[in-house]
Parts: sequence; C-alpha cells; structure tokens
Amino acid sequence: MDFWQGIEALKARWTARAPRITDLLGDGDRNAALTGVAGSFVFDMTKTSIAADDWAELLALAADVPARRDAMFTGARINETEDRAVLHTALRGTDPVMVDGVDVMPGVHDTLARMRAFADEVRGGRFTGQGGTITDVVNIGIGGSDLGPAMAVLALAPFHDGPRCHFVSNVDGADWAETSKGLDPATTLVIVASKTFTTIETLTNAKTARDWMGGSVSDPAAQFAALSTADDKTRDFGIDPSRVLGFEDWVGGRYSVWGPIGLSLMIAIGPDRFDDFLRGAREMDSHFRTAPLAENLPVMLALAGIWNHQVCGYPTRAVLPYDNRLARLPAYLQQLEMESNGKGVTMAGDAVAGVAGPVVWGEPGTNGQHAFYQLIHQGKVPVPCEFMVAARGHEAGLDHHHRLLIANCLAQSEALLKGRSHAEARATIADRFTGAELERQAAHRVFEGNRPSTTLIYPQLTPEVLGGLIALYEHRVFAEGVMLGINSFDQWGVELGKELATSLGPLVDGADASGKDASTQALLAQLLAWRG
Ligand SMILES: O=P(O)(O)OC[C@H]1O[C@H](O)[C@H](O)[C@@H](O)[C@@H]1O
Repeated sequence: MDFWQGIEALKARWTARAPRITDLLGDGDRNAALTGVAGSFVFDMTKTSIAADDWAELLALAADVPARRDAMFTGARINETEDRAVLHTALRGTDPVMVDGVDVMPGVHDTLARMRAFADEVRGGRFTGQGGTITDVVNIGIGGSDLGPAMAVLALAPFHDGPRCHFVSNVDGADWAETSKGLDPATTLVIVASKTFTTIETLTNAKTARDWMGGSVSDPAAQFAALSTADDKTRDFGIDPSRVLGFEDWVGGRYSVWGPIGLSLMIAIGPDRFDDFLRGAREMDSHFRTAPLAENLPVMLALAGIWNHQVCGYPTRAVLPYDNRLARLPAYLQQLEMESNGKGVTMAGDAVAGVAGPVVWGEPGTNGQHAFYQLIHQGKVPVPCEFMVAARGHEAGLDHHHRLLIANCLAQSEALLKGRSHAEARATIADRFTGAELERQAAHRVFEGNRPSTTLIYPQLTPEVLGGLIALYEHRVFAEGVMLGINSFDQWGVELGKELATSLGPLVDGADASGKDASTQALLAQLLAWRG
C-alpha cells in the first residue's frame, strides 16, 4: 500500500474509534510491543493512541527503510539532489566504506588522529597562545557548525577537564561582544568552523575575532584553527594548513559533530571521552542496522512521530528533556529534524501528498512546567510530548533534586494521560464554592487528558549515552524521511533568504529600494531614519 493511503486508512479507523489511551494501556501485549530497548535506552511509547492493530500497520509503512538504510551505510549517493553519499556514520565507524571505489575509512581515521593530536597539544599546554597556555577556546560557526558542539559541550559539562569552550554563531555583533568579554586574546584559541567556509555570519565573526586578537598579539593567525571542507578558502583566510581539519562533502552540516566539527568538544572532554561519544553512536548504528523493525528504536521513534503528526494531525511536537544539561537539545533537534524533513517536495520532484515534518520545539523540564505546560495541558490543540530523563544525575550530594526531577517528569506524562474530569475538579473545590459558581470554577480546572507522550530513559548522561542519543535521533529523522519519500539531506529552503540578504545589504547603506515590496520599503525607511 502507498504510504499516504496507509495513513488515510489509519486516520479513518483512529477517528472512528476515538480511543482513550488509558483503555489501550490495559493490553499487555500492546504495551510490550510499544516499549523498545537499545543499549542504555528504554523508549516507552505506550502513552500514545496507537492500538495493537495500528502498530502492525504502521510497521508495514516502514518497509522501505531497511534497503534505504543499507544504501546509506554503504556509501550510495542517496542525497540525490546534491549527488552525494550520506556518511556521517563513517565518522564513528570502523568497517571499510567505499565511495567511488575508494575506502573512506583511512581518511576518517587519519583526521581523527590529527584531531586527537591537536586536542592533546592544546590540553597539555604544548600548543600555546602568544601569552601562554590556552585557557579559552571560541568556536565560531553557525547551524550545523555550532549547534552540535555547543549542545554536546553543555551536555557533557561534568566531564570537562580542558580549557573553557565558548560558542559564537550570530552575526549580531552582540554575540561576539558578550562572548569575548573577559577573554584574554593571548591565551585564546579561535576555531573557525564552516563546512563551506562561505557562510557570511561565520566569516564576519572570524574577521572580527582576528582583529580583536591582532590588537594584542603579533601573529593572530597562529591562534586560529579551521574545520572545513574548503582547504583553499581556509588558506586564503590565513590559517596554516597544519591547523586545518578537513572533511568530505558526504558529511551534512547538521550531522557533522562526529568529526572535525566536534573539535571543541574533544578539547573540552579529552580524546578518550570523545571516543566514548563515538562508541555510543556506533552502538546505536549497529542497533539500527540489525534490530528487526518492530524492535528498532529509531524506527519506533519515527513511527510514533508519523502517528502523531500524519495520522492524528497534531502539528507540533515538544521535546522536553528533564536534564538541564540538555538545554540546547531542542535547538539542535530543530535543525536536525526541521532542516532535514521540513520539505514539500518528494525525491521525485512532486508535491508531498500530505504534511512532512512537524514543528519541533521545547525546553528542559521542570522549567517549562512553570511556563508553557498550561497550553500543553489545557490548550485545544494537543501537543505530543517527548519526555526524557536519566536515572541518576552527576551531583552526588544533590540526589534529592534528581528524585524530584524524575517524579516531575513521570507526573507530567501521567497528568497528560489521565486528565481530570469535571466531577473530580468539582470535588477539589467543593469546600470553597457552591452552586453555579462551583460549576464555573470547576470548568477551569478540568483537564481533558488522553494527550499523547513518549518517554525515553537512560541511566546517566555520559559521553557514550549522548552519542547514542544523537544517533538515535539522526536515524529517526532518516526513517521518517524515507517513509515520507523526501530527501532528508539537502536544505534548499535556506537559500532564498540568504540571496535576498545579500541584495538587501546595499539598501541598508541607503541604496535605492524602489524594487522592493511596499512593506519592506517602509520598514527599511524607518530603520534608516533611526540609524541616522
Ligand atoms: O558549515 P557552514 O558551511 O558554515 O554552514 C552552516 C549552516 O548554514 C547553512 O545555511 C545550512 O542551513 C546549515 O545546514 C549549515 O549547517
């Protein structure tokens, strides 16, 4: 059956049945089927409205995933619109992978060895700034050249034993100004991370950083390193090839944290722990490649997403890590998921017959509970929630905090599931109100319940677990993309805005704006008046 016909059939049955998730939870076999295990992860999708027979039909929709997956892992050019292989998995792999008849793995291992050597030199004080041992590292990059390492460096803070790491991404000068405050140029290493080395934000920030450093040291370029596929451009910028770590075009920006783009993370936590990070991802790769679809965690996450978004029609998904150090995970996943699957055209160039990827958003718990959970519990449009929590934190003396964290995480999914009826709401306030006022007040305290959520649990957020977590989401996005028939590995949708920004530059300097639409002209005129 065609994917979209399958979705329509599932939607019709789900609408007719209008199941209560609490009723579905009575079926032990269904619950076992909707609970997945891979390495250190347990994924519970029993609090969704997927019935046992729905699950069997959803799995059938994933039938094309294995062949496509195998094509990806073995170096086929599955990124068809850019005519590229998709091999971020090779960055953490061990086995040979052939692209155009050449094994890419010796190159991958050579680059990893160079990263390790440089990280060790920086961490061990053998590579120094012109004022002594490197105390601070600033990674300048944006999108995939920022979000992965920035998210991972924060996530693995308990494992830091190297120099401090900072991240500058926004072309807004505020980002550079705030980050560079208090840094000593003579003991700072600047890493310019850009796959293409053409990204205007990154090049602007890199030049500003070079000027800043040039104010204090005689040879600023000596304290610069670059991570890029464009050797010629890094050389033009003045960075010595010995401090340029290259990678190939078969690594997409949002999938690039495993190689040179992860250098800041490697410097922060050390090469051995970076190896653990890679190993965690490799174990998830192996699970994705070998586990049957019905027990395959990335496929299960993908099907939970397909069910909530395409079958039930819920437009967004909230990612809610009950793990404060995963504060940047929602932003990271926004790029991973929305840049990969936010598409309207199939691989064949036709319009997608339904909606592709959902809006992904979120914040860590418990903070979100005191902000937007109001809408999640009582707003009219259900928001499928993706909870995640570790069994243990890293703060040995603060386990009572972690106990509360777990309790809150489980409480939220329980509240979403069960809700509170009008009668129950009335009972909670019957001592304070009577008559019509009691009914009115009770109405505000009703929770519909029956709201879907999934929960991912793991023992503790270690480098290995983080590696597995990111790989899990990468493969989830891949599996969804295969089912939707789209190319998850291009991002043409970011181009138009970039082109227009280039054409608008001179207009901000006062050039003739008459070719622009009326709204843009008016906004520009006011901004120019204020700029004086
Ligand atoms: O690494 P760079 O070439 O500088 O690209 C940085 C980012 O910008 C692009 O516009 C894309 O949307 C991202 O996928 C990419 O990660």
